[in-house]
Amino acid sequence: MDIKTLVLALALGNLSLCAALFFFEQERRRAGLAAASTTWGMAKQFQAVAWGLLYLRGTLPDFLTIPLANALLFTGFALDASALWEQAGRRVWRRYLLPALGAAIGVFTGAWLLDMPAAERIAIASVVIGFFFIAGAAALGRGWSAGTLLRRYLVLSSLLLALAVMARGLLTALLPDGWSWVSPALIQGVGIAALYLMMLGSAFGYLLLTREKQQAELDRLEVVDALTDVPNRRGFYQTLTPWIALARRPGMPTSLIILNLDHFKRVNDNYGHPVGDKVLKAMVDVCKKQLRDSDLMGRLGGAEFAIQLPRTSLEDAIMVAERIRLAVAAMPVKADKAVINMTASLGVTTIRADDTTVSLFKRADEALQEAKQAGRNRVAEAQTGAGALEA
Ligand SMILES: Nc1nc2c(ncn2[C@@H]2O[C@H](COP(=O)(O)OP(=O)(O)OP(=O)(O)O)[C@@H](O)[C@H]2O)c(=O)[nH]1
Repeated sequence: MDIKTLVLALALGNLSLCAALFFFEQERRRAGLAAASTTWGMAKQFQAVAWGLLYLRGTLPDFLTIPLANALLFTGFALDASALWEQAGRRVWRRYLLPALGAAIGVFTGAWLLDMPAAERIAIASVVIGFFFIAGAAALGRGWSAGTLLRRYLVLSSLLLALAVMARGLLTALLPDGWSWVSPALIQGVGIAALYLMMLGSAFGYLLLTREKQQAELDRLEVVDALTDVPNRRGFYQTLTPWIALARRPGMPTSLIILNLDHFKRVNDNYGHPVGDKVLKAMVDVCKKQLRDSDLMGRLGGAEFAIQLPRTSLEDAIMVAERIRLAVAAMPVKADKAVINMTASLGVTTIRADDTTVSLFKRADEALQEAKQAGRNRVAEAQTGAGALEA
C-alpha cells in the first residue's frame, strides 16, 4: 500500500469514527443525557479534516495542505491526549497541552514560512505528534501498578507507536537516503503504518477504557449509595458479614447502631426532594465526624442508616449513639431560605454468637422502633428491651 492510500485510509477511518460518534451522541441527546466524549469527538473531527487535506496535497493550495493541515493534525492529537487526561479525572491539559500546541503550530508554520525542506518539516510534525501521543499515554499510565491489563497494554503500545512515528520523522531528515538495509521507503512505510495503528489503537483503546470506567462505576454503585457516597445496604452487609462470624469467638464485641432521621418525610414535603437530599448528605458528614476510622457507616435506604462499630462494647456503642444524636440535633442544615433542624432516633445492639444478619438487624430495628415510639430524638438499646435511654 502506498503512502497516499494510507493517508486516505486515515482520513476515511477518522471520518467514519466521527459519523459513528455523531449518531451515538444523537441518541444520548434524545434520551436527555449529556454528551459522552466531546473532546475525543473533536479530536477525531480535526484529524479527519487534517488527513483529508493532506491527501489533497497538490490539488489544493499549499497553505491549506501544509501549515493548516498540520495545525489541525496537531490539534487533533493534542485533543486526543486531553480526552485521556479528562477521562483520568484531570483537566490539567488546558494548562500544559494548549501552550504546547500553540508552540508546535508556531514552529511548524515558521518552518514552512522559512521554506525549510519537506524532510525537516516532517521531522517537526512527527516529533509533535509523538509528543502528544506520549502525553496521552502518560494519562493512561497514572497508577500503573493498580492499572488494568488493558491500560498497561495501551500505555506500552502507545509509547512504541509514538517512538516509531518520531523515528520516522527524524530518520527522514537525518538519513534521507536510508541506511544499510533500512531504505527510505521502509522508514516511510513504518512511520505511516504506525500513524494508522495510532488511529485504531486510540479509537478502540478510548472506547474500551470508557466501557471499563462505566463498568467500574456500575460495580461501585452495586455497593455504594450514589447520593451519600457511603456503602448501601448490600455494601454494608458485605462488610458486616465477617464481623458476625468473628462474634462467635471470644474477644471484643462488635456493635451496630441503626439511625433514622425523625419526620424526614416532612423535609421533602415542605422543602422539596433536593433539599431532602442535602439534609441526608449533611447528616452523613455529621455522623462520620463522631466515628473512628475503623467504624463504618452505611445507608440502608431512605433516611435510615446503619453504623458498624468493631471492637466496641454495648456501653461504648450507646455512648457513640448518644454523641451522634446530640450532634444531629445541633446541626441546622441551611437550604435556600430555610434553616432545618433535624433530630434522629437510634437503636443500638451488639452482635451475638448466634446472630445472623437477619436476627441482628431485627433486634437493632426493634430498638429503633422503641426509640421512635418513646417520642423520637433518643437512643434505645436492644438487648434488655428496655425503653428509651434519653430524651
Ligand atoms: N430527599 C430524599 N428523600 C428520600 C430518599 N429516599 C427516601 N426518601 C424519603 O424519605 C422519607 C422516609 O421517611 P421515613 O424514614 O419513613 O420517616 P418519616 O415517616 O418522615 O419519619 P419517622 O416516622 O420519624 O421515621 C420518605 O418520604 C421517602 O420518600 C432520597 O434519596 N432523597
